[in-house]
Amino acid sequence: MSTVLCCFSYVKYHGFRNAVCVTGTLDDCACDVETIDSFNNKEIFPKLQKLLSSDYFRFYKVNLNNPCPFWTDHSQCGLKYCAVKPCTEGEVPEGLKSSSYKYSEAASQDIEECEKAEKLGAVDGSLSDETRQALQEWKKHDDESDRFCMLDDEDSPKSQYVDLLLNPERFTGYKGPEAWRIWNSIYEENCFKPYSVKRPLNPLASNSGQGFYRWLEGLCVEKRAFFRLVSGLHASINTHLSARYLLDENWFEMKWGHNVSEFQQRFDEELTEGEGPKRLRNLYFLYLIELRALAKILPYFERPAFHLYTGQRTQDNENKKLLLELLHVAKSFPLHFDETALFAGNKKEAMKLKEDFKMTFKNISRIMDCVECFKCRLWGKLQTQGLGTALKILFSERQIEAMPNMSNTNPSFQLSRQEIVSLFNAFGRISTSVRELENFRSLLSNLKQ
Ligand SMILES: Cc1cc2nc3c(=O)[nH]c(=O)nc-3n(C[C@H](O)[C@H](O)[C@H](O)COP(=O)(O)OP(=O)(O)OC[C@H]3O[C@@H](n4cnc5c(N)ncnc54)[C@H](O)[C@@H]3O)c2cc1C
Repeated sequence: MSTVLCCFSYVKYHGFRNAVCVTGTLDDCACDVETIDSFNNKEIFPKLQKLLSSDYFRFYKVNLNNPCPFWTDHSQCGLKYCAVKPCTEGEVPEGLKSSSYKYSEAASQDIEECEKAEKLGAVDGSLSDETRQALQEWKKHDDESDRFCMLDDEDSPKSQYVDLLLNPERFTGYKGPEAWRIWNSIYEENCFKPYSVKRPLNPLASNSGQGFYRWLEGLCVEKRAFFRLVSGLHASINTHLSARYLLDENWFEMKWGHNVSEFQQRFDEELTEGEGPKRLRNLYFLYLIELRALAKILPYFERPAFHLYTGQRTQDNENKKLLLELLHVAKSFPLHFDETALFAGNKKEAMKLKEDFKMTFKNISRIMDCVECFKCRLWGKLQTQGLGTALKILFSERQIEAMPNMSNTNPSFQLSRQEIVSLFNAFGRISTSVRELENFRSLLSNLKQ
């Protein structure tokens, strides 16, 4: 188990009735929640927000019209807050529309390139022989198909550009059995849960949610990690909807802001019978995984041939500078998650696990097509793709590390614009959640006084 994964088991949460306070006294390792909070809120968050407001990152191409592949009794969310306004032709910068990557070699990031992953090579010398061998086996498999590539939306004629700044993730009113069915289906079918353990569809029906998570205790570290990522995403979405809640509405304006009691209902230790703090721990876990991926991907973006192409050269150069600054900050974080601890066991088992992991992840991204609320679907798809891209990066360490030494301009590791946009925006969501936890902490402490 990695240090960080382990250390979060020892985070002390002080969940008192009027507060959901995440403080980080970490008993047996060097990291603590305060370090992450301070690092994120001061160093990462402001830079990331600036970057995400640029044209390159604000336009996301997505197909919101895919039919749900899992069930047919499918209604559409009638709430007006669920609607997504796609961009008109004139609103999308010229450079993004056609040959999107004109002065970028990220141009070669089509499906073909994506599926042709890279040939094997040496692995990080710090790994054990066993791990090194296992990694080599996975790389061979990766050559055949990189399952984290999810480019279908990018190529679909039904896809449309959406301006993410105009469609912020916030409270939509999407809830009840339809929302539960999505979450349930993700946890029930896709988190390596034994079939003998049942998750209640209606979480209010009984307190049978208690004990549901016990099956996790019997799982290996990888499968627990997978569950934690999903749960972290769930926690992040629910933090956002509590932070940008519709507080009031009249004929001329809508007032959005923090809804403290909504937040407490979801995360207070007592109100959630101990589950809330675990969910917040999972959010931090997700943060660390995505942060680690950003630190690793630096060589890819540092190549002179890479541009954040929108057709506005000066702006594009400035954005690249900002992006590199951000990645250097991400790299400087002293307590990174050690992803080599994942899949480091028996070679055969490790290969199988990684495949299961990827398959399960892909399945979750398809479940997003069943989300009836379009705005929730938009952000659900983006964040799933962003997390998938982060995992793709973590599993491609060798190819990325080899990049600065490669003289050719067509590296075997590729990211599509779509993957890049989703990676940074997904991390932007988690980073904002961590920032919002501080806001809620201070609102709650004001309430106490
Ligand atoms: C993909 C997706 C995107 C969404 N996006 C939005 C959005 O943008 N805006 C919006 O207003 N609503 C959104 N929703 C709905 C929102 O997530 C909740 O489902 C809804 O607010 C109802 O909340 P709830 O309290 O009934 O519990 P839910 O959040 O629906 O959770 C169901 C049950 O799962 C368990 N649970 C809750 N959190 C966690 C966790 N972190 N880890 C593990 N288990 C957990 C609890 O037992 C809970 O009762 C989205 C839903 C989905 C599926």
